[in-house]
Amino acid sequence: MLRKDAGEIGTQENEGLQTVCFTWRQLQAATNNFDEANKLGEGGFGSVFKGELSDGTIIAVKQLSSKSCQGNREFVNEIGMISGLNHSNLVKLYGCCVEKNELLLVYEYMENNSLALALSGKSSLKLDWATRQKICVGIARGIDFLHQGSMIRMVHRDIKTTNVLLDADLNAKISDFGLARLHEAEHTHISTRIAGTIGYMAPEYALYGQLTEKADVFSFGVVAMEIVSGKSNMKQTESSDHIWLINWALTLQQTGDIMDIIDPVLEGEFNRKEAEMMIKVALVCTNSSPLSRPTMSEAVQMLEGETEITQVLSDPGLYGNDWNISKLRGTDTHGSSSTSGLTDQTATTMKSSVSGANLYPLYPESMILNSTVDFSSPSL
Ligand SMILES: Nc1ncnc2c1ncn2[C@@H]1O[C@H](COP(=O)(O)OP(=O)(O)OP(=O)(O)O)[C@@H](O)[C@H]1O
Repeated sequence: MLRKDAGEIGTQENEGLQTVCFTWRQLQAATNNFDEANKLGEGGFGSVFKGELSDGTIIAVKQLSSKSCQGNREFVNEIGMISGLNHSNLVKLYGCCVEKNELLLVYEYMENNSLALALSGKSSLKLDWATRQKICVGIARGIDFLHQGSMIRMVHRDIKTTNVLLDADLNAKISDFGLARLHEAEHTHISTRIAGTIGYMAPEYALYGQLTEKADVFSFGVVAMEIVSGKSNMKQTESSDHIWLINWALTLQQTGDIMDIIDPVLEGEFNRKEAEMMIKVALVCTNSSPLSRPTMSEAVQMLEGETEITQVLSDPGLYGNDWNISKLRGTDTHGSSSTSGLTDQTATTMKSSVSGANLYPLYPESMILNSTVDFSSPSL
């Protein structure tokens, strides 16, 4: 697997880190000159192409717009750190190419595209319960590894179903880690740039730029709820009848049967204990207070049934039901035209320099309402 062919792949040493550097020609050959037919898709950072190296290794090449990185030296340095991370639930970053004014990342190829696609029903994949449980635990383990499993602590900042890829055996692997700024040494700090996606972002991060591991825990909770319900948290429409899954789950918990949230596609074929736990974990992880959210290793233990959850404080009105995308495109706090940089294509994704202040109008006053969900109630 990915032989280091001295003729083709170089390495660059920076501050003790070794980065595998591919040549432009090599990636050009691997992707058949970045042929449209090999294009896997387009994300907020740029296009992604499938390719094959001369040793037969299948790769995914991500073209980054040069604006997404600060400088080549820093870029290569960061790639060195990120490609040193090895975990079965992280997409392996093989290396990069910095040539011809282009920045390219070379990843292991994931055969089954993204979890978002699998859950959307638009792919031929059918995710049975056992697979969903494996995927959910895998994502939790991958995030836990980023938070505390290696020499560098990292907050992903953009955990969502499109950033979870599935390999040939439907193992979940997290992608795009490290593309946002690496987590600094302090436990809590204020980030001046927000990199996240509406619908998944923890309120304290979206509002105040306060970035800790608990921001990823929140996003993971949303993803877990999407896995169990088979529904996207963020329907990309401008309609105001958008369903905020967590609100729906809390409403069901209080007024109906929380198990109604389970994906009907499963036709009742699921492990009840695991499904209940996944819902509870989703709710406890999306608590509006970061302190009340578990750590990712606690979430792993909960999902595996090793830890009980009794009660969670949460917010049914977290994002308010009057929330819709058109507000994103509207005016900022100063009443001028939006500076969020959102385009029609990426209306739900904020990648770059969006200041927390611009996001404030998104969160109505109802988000400060708290209510207690008691998991000992008979409906769960
Ligand atoms: N390693 C990979 N193997 C196979 N397909 C991939 C790989 N990385 C990305 N893709 C596919 O390429 C497309 C674009 O991915 P990319 O990560 O750039 O954007 P995204 O995650 O869809 O959106 P965003 O940039 O907003 O996070 C997606 O369809 C994704 O599934």
